[in-house]
Parts: sequence; C-alpha cells; structure tokens
Amino acid sequence: MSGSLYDVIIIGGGPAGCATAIALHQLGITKVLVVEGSDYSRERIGESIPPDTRGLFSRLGLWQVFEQQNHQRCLGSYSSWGSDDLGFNDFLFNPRGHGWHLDRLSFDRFMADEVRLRGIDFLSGVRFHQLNRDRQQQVTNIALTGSQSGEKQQQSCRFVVDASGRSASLARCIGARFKTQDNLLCVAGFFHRQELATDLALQHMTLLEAVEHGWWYSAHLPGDRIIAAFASDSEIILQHRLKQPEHWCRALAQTRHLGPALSPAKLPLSLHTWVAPSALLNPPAAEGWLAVGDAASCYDPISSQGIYKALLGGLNAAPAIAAWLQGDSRPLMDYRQSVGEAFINYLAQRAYFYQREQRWMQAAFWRKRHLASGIYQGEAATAVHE
Ligand SMILES: Cc1cc2nc3c(=O)[nH]c(=O)nc-3n(C[C@H](O)[C@H](O)[C@H](O)COP(=O)(O)OP(=O)(O)OC[C@H]3O[C@@H](n4cnc5c(N)ncnc54)[C@H](O)[C@@H]3O)c2cc1C
Repeated sequence: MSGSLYDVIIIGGGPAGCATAIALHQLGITKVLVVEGSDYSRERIGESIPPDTRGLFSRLGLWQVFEQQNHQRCLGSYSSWGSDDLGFNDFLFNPRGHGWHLDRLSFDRFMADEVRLRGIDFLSGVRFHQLNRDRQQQVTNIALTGSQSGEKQQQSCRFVVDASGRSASLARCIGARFKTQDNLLCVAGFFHRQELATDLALQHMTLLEAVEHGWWYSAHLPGDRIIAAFASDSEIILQHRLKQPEHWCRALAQTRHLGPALSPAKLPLSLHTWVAPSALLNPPAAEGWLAVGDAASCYDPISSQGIYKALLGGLNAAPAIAAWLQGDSRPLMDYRQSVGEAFINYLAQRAYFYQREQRWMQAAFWRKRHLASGIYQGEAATAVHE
C-alpha cells in the first residue's frame, strides 16, 4: 500500500474518521486511506445516542445496516437533577422514535467494516507518528508505525484529517492546541445484569443522578451488561479514593436512586477511568488539514452528543475537503467557523444544565461549574475568532 499519493489520509478509525471516509466516498473521493492505531479489542466508552442519530445514519447510507445490528433501544432517561425526585423524560413523542445504548466496540468495528466494504484502504494496528508538509508541492508525508510490530512506513496525501479523538495527535503536530474549559474525570464499572438487582423499569433507560461531589449515570448495554459511571474532578476522585472498587461501590450505594436500583452483589473486577474534557481545538482546520469529532471539540458526556457530533462532523467535513481538493478553500474556513459556533452553543446548554442543580452551592464541584459558566463562553468566543 506504500508509495501511492492519496487524496485524503484520515488518522483515526472511530465514528468521526469512518463517517468522514464514507461521506467522502459518497462524493466520489475514493483515493482515501484510514489509519487506525488499535485492533478494536479494548473496552471503549460512550454508548448512548439520541433518536436524531437515525437521520445521520440515513445520510451516510447506513440506516438499514445499523438497524440490523443488535444495539439496545433507549426509550428515555430518568434523572434526579436539581431535586431529590426522579424525573422522567421519554422519547415517546420524538418523531424519530427511540435512541440507543450501543455496544460501543461492535459499533466501532461495524463502522470500520462499512468503510472497508466501500473499497476504501484501511490500516488497523498502525499509528500516526509524525508528519512533514511540502507546501510548494501541496503534499503531506505521514510517518506511521505498527502498534505491535514497530514497523515503520510512510504514506503521502494532499489533504489530511485528524480523527484521532481527544489526543488530536496530528493537529498537535501541526501546532494546534486545545482550549480546555472543563476537565471531568469518569470512573466506570461494568456489571452483568445477573450481578445486579436491577429494576426492570430501568432496562431501556439512562439514569442520571447528581450528588454532592459530581454526578452518576447508568445505562443498560447489549449483552445484558450495565455501565455505571461517576463523573467528578480528579482531585475529588483522588481525595475520596474513588478509583478503588470498594470506595466507588460505597459511594454508589449512598446515592438515593442509582445505588438501590443497581445494588451490585459484588464489586466490579476493575474500574475504568476516562478523562472527559470540554475543549475546543484552536484552530480546528487550516490549509490542507482539518480535525473532526473529539479531535476538533470534546463535549461533556452529560450531553450524550459525542457520537452524534462525530457523525455530523464527518458529513460536514467531506464537502469542505472535496472543495479544497478542487482549489476552493472557502468551505474549509466555513467548516472551521461552524465547529467553533457549535461549541459556543454547547457551552451555553451545558451552563444552563449545571445551573439547574442548586442543592450543593458550597460543594467544590458545583461551585466551580456555577462560577465558570459565564467566563467559559467569553473564552470560547475568543477562540473561534482568533
Ligand atoms: C466517560 C465518557 C462517557 C461518554 N458517553 C457518551 C455517550 O453516552 N454518548 C455519546 O455520544 N458520547 C459519549 N462520550 C463521547 C464519545 O465517546 C466521543 O465523543 C466519541 O467517541 C468521539 O468519536 P471520535 O471518532 O471523534 O473519537 P474516538 O472514538 O476517540 O476515536 C478516535 C480513534 O482514533 C484512534 N487513534 C488515536 N490516536 C491515533 C493515532 N496516533 N494513530 C492512529 N489512530 C489513532 C483511536 O484508536 C480511536 O479508534 C463519552 C465520553 C466519555 C469520556
């Protein structure tokens, strides 16, 4: 595969990278290479997607095949937020129907298979390492390394896409930097349904519960698995030793709704920790490259918007790339602007949501979010216009 000049190389075969490759293919751009560092065997996070995602699957030509996958329907969410009561928000009146709780690994493998089925070159187990750009020739040379073998190779292209998720490894090589507005940490445990006294009513729902030091959520996944996750600041997690299963389980048991609903009979074998920042890449695009998905902007998991944003980003990025390859860079600059504007909208929604919780005004977690919401939006606006 070495040696040929690609129109586009995409670093990262997650939802954003695969959606970009498929959307480019729909526009007739087929000299595309996707480079994925993993072999899709390690646990991934991010499973709830809203009903509106159906429209994006349709636009990508994936709706019928996605429907045949075995993902769990999500009919709505219960939440205890701003009040001790458990409110219920269902999707019954959404014209697009229900959402889904994905088996995240099989979803990412499915997206990668759909890319390959279209005849698009796809390297997995190969990591982006370094790049060097020949601006006169308008060629970018990409150095790649086998994740296991350490074997090196080089590929060249005219346009390069960073879809490497929160690491934004390619964009950072070019000199772009994240402006981080918030740095949540999530500690998650996976259970099998048999290990829990789960209330059947919760089976097709997401459950969200605010507590003094952060918030919890749980979701029922395919294969009768259940995820429960606690989101807070790293110093609070450290102080309460919440990376240790016994402390994490004790904190879960102390919640008003989630603990009694799950009541795990035993500790999870291990806990997984993920950073969940709210951050905007500055800039998210420039001549010859763009970032998409989490590499361009990361949203708080409370929004359940990450995968939706990744798929939509791929659909928006493809025409901007196609135009750039034809010599018109205006759509690329529009794309760059739209990533920033969407981020500002997201910050406003997020601030509104966190402001609704007023029960623990003196607790460090909530004080920090209430104080910061105004400042965040001002800073983000600057990032877009820089
Ligand atoms: C705790 C938590 C809970 C979340 N919950 C939800 C949720 O309920 N719903 C939702 O929609 N979103 C959720 N998200 C967000 C969601 O997971 C992300 O927004 C989504 O995965 C972004 O997709 P992506 O393709 O941009 O990035 P990723 O999914 O991160 O994919 C990036 C890909 O690039 C590859 N890669 C990285 N570096 C390199 C390299 N150097 N070379 C080659 N390949 C590389 C990675 O292996 C990966 O496959 C959650 C996130 C967190 C942290």
